[in-house]
Amino acid sequence: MSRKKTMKGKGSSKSSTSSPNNNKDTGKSGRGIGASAPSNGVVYPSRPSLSNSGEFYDIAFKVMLVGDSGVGKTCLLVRFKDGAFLAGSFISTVGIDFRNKVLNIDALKVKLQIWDTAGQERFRSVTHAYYRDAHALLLLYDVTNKASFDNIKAWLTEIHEYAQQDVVLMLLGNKADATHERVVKREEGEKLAKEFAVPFMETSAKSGLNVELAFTAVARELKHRSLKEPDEPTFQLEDYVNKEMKSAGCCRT
Ligand SMILES: Nc1nc2c(ncn2[C@@H]2O[C@H](COP(=O)(O)OP(=O)(O)OP(=O)(O)O)[C@@H](O)[C@H]2O)c(=O)[nH]1
Ligand SMILES: [Mg+2]
Repeated sequence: MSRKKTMKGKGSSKSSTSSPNNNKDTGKSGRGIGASAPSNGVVYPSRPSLSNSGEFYDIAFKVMLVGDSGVGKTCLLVRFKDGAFLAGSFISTVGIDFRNKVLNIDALKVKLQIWDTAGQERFRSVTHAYYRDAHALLLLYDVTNKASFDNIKAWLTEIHEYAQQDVVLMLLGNKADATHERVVKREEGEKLAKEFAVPFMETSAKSGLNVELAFTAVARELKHRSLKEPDEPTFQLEDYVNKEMKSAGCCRT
């Protein structure tokens, strides 16, 4: 199978007017309002190409992090990408930013291009433009912030309006490490997720709880959907997540 290459590390985008659809895939990551996004769609294996970068991949997908400002989207991405926690003062994301990470899934290299959106209301029109190209959405709330949980229904409405109908969606209750500040019970998150038929887990960008699992589960689902043989059974994302959490004694880093 031919392999594509992807860029390691961060780069910056000069463009402030680019749309998610009209740019070439440089494999770089971007920062700031309207960071230039690689071109549309799943990148399939059998079309060889090389970008100016270091890491090979077989197939690529776009994943978007959404949710209220301060729920921990940027921290979750940094934890997943770099294995570190951004402690200290909170620097709110401006517009949109992305980072790439290649995962090994069943002997296949799956590149996730992960878009970190600004939760602040004033950037909504910027982020709306990116929903359409997303293959998966991780929707976050903060277990220490009731308003962020109450806003999940509004986020789901927005997602239904702007994202693809078959987008892979997962609900994440972040900051699960903050036991003393917690105001949203795990059961409340589970109930809401059940109501909207979306897989759910609690995460912590601080401790690393379930961070790898959330992204890996999404990558598995996307890979399975793209490469599934007609007679192959469908991958059950929710079952996979529940099984993995159980086998790790509920939660894992
Ligand atoms: N205790 C705890 N704090 C966290 C966690 N994740 C993020 N934080 C803190 O929450 C604050 C906001 O985190 P960000 O990741 O910047 O939030 P965001 O969702 O990206 O916010 P916007 O960019 O404004 O949309 C920061 O002060 C983080 O240190 C977590 O898992 N546990
Ligand atoms: Mg942010």
